[in-house]
Formats: sequence, structure tokens, C-alpha cells
Amino acid sequence: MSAREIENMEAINAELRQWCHELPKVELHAHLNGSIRDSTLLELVKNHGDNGVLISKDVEQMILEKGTSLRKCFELFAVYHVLATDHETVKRITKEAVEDFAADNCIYLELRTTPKKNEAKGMTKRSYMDAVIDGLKAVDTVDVDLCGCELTNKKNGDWRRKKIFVRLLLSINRSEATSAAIETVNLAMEMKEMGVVGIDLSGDPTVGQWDTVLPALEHARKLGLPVTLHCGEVRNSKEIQAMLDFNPQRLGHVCLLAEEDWERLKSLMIPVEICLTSNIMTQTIPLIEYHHFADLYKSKHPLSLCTDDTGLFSTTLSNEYYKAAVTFGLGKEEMFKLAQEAVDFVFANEDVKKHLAQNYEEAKARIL
Ligand SMILES: CNc1ncnc2c1ncn2[C@@H]1O[C@H](COP(=O)(O)O)[C@@H](O)[C@H]1O
Ligand SMILES: [Zn+2]
Repeated sequence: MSAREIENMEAINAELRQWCHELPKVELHAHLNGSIRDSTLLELVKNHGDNGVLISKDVEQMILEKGTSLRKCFELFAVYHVLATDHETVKRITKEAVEDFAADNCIYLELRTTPKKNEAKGMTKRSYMDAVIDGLKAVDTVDVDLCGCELTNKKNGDWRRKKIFVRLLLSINRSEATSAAIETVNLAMEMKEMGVVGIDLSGDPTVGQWDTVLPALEHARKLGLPVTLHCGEVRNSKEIQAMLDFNPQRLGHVCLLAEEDWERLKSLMIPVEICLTSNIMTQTIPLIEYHHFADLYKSKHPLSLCTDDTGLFSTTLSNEYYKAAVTFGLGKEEMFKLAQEAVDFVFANEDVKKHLAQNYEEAKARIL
């Protein structure tokens, strides 16, 4: 390839990256502690110092190495939780995560997090969530709509400020006992008027039993709370079939499904939260060219591109769109349609969906 051709290609890529950044986007699968900025983590490590449990040098190395396998991801999360589970830090990482997604032109963010207890810090699952809400209220770069009410009043009446709709999912960690999982579902119900719109099942897929968490998920269903499940990050056909039997509103990942389960997923048309970089970085999918996004996209299966953990995987939602475009040869119209269709799968109410749909109508003329 000549220097001129390389220059041309780089210019095309740069333009496409910029376009993906400007595209209004909907994020449906983002974990709060997975979205902590590296700079914040490194500051937390420094402030935490060495206490025999965490050795700063080792932790810094782990943070910079990133989540290069599922096992490493969960080792990192255990460290993040030591560093970040106090009210002040939970408030800070929430504020920063929302500001980062807004800066990446996300117009709607479903932020999921596992409510945590921390007796040493006087933290209950409820006070953890109150700190998350405080973080949303502290956002000052854009207007945040959390529950149909704008949390931040427009700075000096500046109506041109960007707005991001944020809704919250409470995560059940699959290593929790049934009672703890039910406590999280009840907390979600208690906070429905404060922007909580659903339940996520996540956590290390190599631990925990489906039957332990199922009563809590059935409880959520009875209460009318939508559910999304991490599914198929490891081979476990019995559990995957049980998740398909449960027929949740959405599924995350669906990487390692046996052929019959794959066909059943497609016949059920359950919307899938696709996390390209996460699946490649954790080596769940060996090569992006083999990613099941292509099969689902070709079969017109409902799906949405997501980040999973922007901090852990050094990605953004714009980058996920860019990767999909260059890997699977999608044009701007197809990318725009993919982003726009994600609105159909949000757990927020019809009013929010109408706002988002209108946003896309306005954006169409601007960027297509
Ligand atoms: C990479 N693939 C993944 N698979 C499964 N669970 C994951 C995950 N990435 C993140 N989490 C879940 O999100 C928690 C961190 O955010 P919160 O402390 O809840 O805010 C992790 O502890 C894990 O339970
Ligand atoms: Zn996830």
C-alpha cells in the first residue's frame, strides 16, 4: 500500500471515529465499578497506601494491565471494591462515569451496580444507593434526567446544555445468598421512584448457582421489575437453558451457547447486550471476526452495542460502534439504525422512549 493510500485510509478512519463519537448513543450494559477512570483508581491506590492487604505497586500494575481474562477481571473487581466502597468514593465514581458517558454523546445510560454493605464505613445497601444518587446530583457538565425530573437545574437558564437520561439497575451478584438477592430486589422496588428501572444478574460466572438466585428473579418479575441476565460467558448449557426458560427482557453477552440454545435464543427474540471489547479482552471470544454479533445482526436479531466496563477495558461506546463498523463493514446508515433501535430495549418508560426517538429524528438530518 502506498504512503498516499495509507494516509487516505487513516483519514477515513479518523472521520469514522469522529462520526461514531457524534452519533447519539444508548448504553444498556455498563457496570459502575467497571467504569471507574484509571486516573481515579490510581489516586485511590495512592491514598489507600500499603496495608498488607493491598500493595500499591502491585495494584497499579494490575490496573494498568487491564482485564485480560475473566479471572483477572474478578481479581480486579475485588481490589476496586476495597478502594471504592465508601460513600464519598461511590458518589465520585458515579458522577465521573455519567460525565464520561455524556461526553461520549450517550443520550441514555442504564448504569448498573451491586448495592454493597460495608460495616466499617457504616454502609448499607440503601446508603450505597443513596451515594449513587448523590453522584448523579453532583454531575455538573450536563443536565441529568433521573426519574422524569431534571436533577440539575439548568445552569443560568442555559437551555442548550446537553441532557443525559440516566436510569439505574440493581445488580444481584450471583455469589450472593437467596436472601441477599431478594433484599436487592426489594431495594429496587423501594427506589423505583428514584430512577431504578430493573434488575441485573452478574458476577463471576464460575461461581454461584442459578437455583439460588432464581427465587429473587421470580420475585422481581412478580413485582413488575424488568430483568437482564449475564448469560453464556462460560459454557454451562444447563444454566443457559434455564435462563432461556426464564425468558428475561434482555440478555448480556451470550458468547458460548450450544447450537440448539443459540437457535432457541433467536426464536425467542430476546434482545442481546453485545460487549465486543469485553468479550475479546477477556478472551471469551478469541477473535473479533468470529464474534456472534455478525450472526445476530444478519438474522436481524434485536441487539444493542454496549461497553460492559469502560475502565477495565479502556473503551467507550463510540469505540464499540467504531469497532463494529470496521470489523463487520457496517455503513453509517446501518450504524445509525443500530443506535436508534436500542431505544426499543430500554427499561425506562414510554415518555423517555419518546424523547430519545425525537433526539434521533433530529440527529438524522445532522449526521447522516
Ligand atoms: C467482564 N464481564 C463481567 N461478567 C460478569 N459480571 C461482571 C462483568 N463485569 C462486571 N461485572 C460485575 O459488575 C461488578 C462491578 O460493578 P459494581 O461493583 O456492580 O458497580 C463486578 O463485581 C461484577 O459483579
Ligand atoms: Zn457485564
